[in-house]
Amino acid sequence: MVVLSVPAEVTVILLDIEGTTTPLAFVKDTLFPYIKENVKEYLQTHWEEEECQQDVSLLRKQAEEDSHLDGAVPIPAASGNGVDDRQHMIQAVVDNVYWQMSLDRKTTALKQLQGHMWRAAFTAGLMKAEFFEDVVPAVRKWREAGMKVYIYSSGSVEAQKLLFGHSTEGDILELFDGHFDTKIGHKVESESYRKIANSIGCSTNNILFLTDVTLEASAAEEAEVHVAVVVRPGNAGLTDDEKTYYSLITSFSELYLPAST
Ligand SMILES: CSCCC(=O)C(=O)COP(=O)(O)O
Ligand SMILES: [Mg+2]
Repeated sequence: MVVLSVPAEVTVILLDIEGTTTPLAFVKDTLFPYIKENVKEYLQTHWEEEECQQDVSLLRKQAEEDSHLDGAVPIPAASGNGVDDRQHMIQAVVDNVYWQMSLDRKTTALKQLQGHMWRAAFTAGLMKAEFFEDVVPAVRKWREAGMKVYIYSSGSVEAQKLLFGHSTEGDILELFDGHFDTKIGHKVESESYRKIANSIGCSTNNILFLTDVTLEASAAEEAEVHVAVVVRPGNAGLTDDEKTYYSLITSFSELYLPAST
C-alpha cells in the first residue's frame, strides 16, 4: 500500500465531499436528479415562504451576473400580474436551475436552493448519503490522534450537515469540527483557504486539504496549504503532469500520521 506521510505541522484535515468522501455517482445519480425531478413542484409548494423567496432572489441576482454568458436564463422580477406572473417566474427559475446544473455550476445561489430541497428528502429518509468505506474509520483515527477535521464543499453547509447527519453510516455529524462552503469563497480561489485558516484559528500550513479537483488543490497550495489529490472510482482523470506533481491517495487509509504512532 502507498503511504503518504502527513507533515508534522499539520493539525487540521480539510475534506472535500464529492469525489473525496463521497462517490461522484451518488451526487450525479441521486442528489442531482432529485433536484431536477422536484424543482418545479418544490417551487409551486413553497413559493410564498420567506426562505423560498430568499432563494429566488439570490438566483435572480446570480442570473443578472450571468447575463453575459452563453445560454444564461434570466429570472424576471414580479410584475404584479397574478397567477400568470407567478407561473412565468417559476418556469424561469426552473429553466435557470436546469441551465446551471447542465454546467455543474457551484454558485452559492444554486447550492442554497439545492440544500433546502434535499432537506425534505433526507429527513423523510428518502435518501441516505454514501461515503467511501475508508472515510469514517480514518476520520475517527485522525480525531483520536488529536487532529481537527473540517469540511469544505461547494455544497451548502446546510446540505453538508444533511449528508453527514443522514448517511448509510448513520448520523456522523459529530465527527467534524466545522463546515465551510462557498460563502467563504470559491474553492478555486486561494484567498478562500486563507479565510478558512483564519476562521479555524490556525496557519494555512497547519492544514492538509484533500480533494479530487486539481484546480482546488492548486488554489490551496498557493495559500501554503498542504494538499493531496484523492483518486476515487468515477472521478475525472488526471493528466500525466498532475499525476507526477501532486501527492495522490486512493484511500484515506494511505495517510500516515507520524505523531500518532
Ligand atoms: C453537500 S455536497 C452535495 C454535492 C454538491 O452539491 C457539490 O457541489 C459538491 O461539491 P464538492 O465541492 O464537494 O466537490
Ligand atoms: Mg470534489
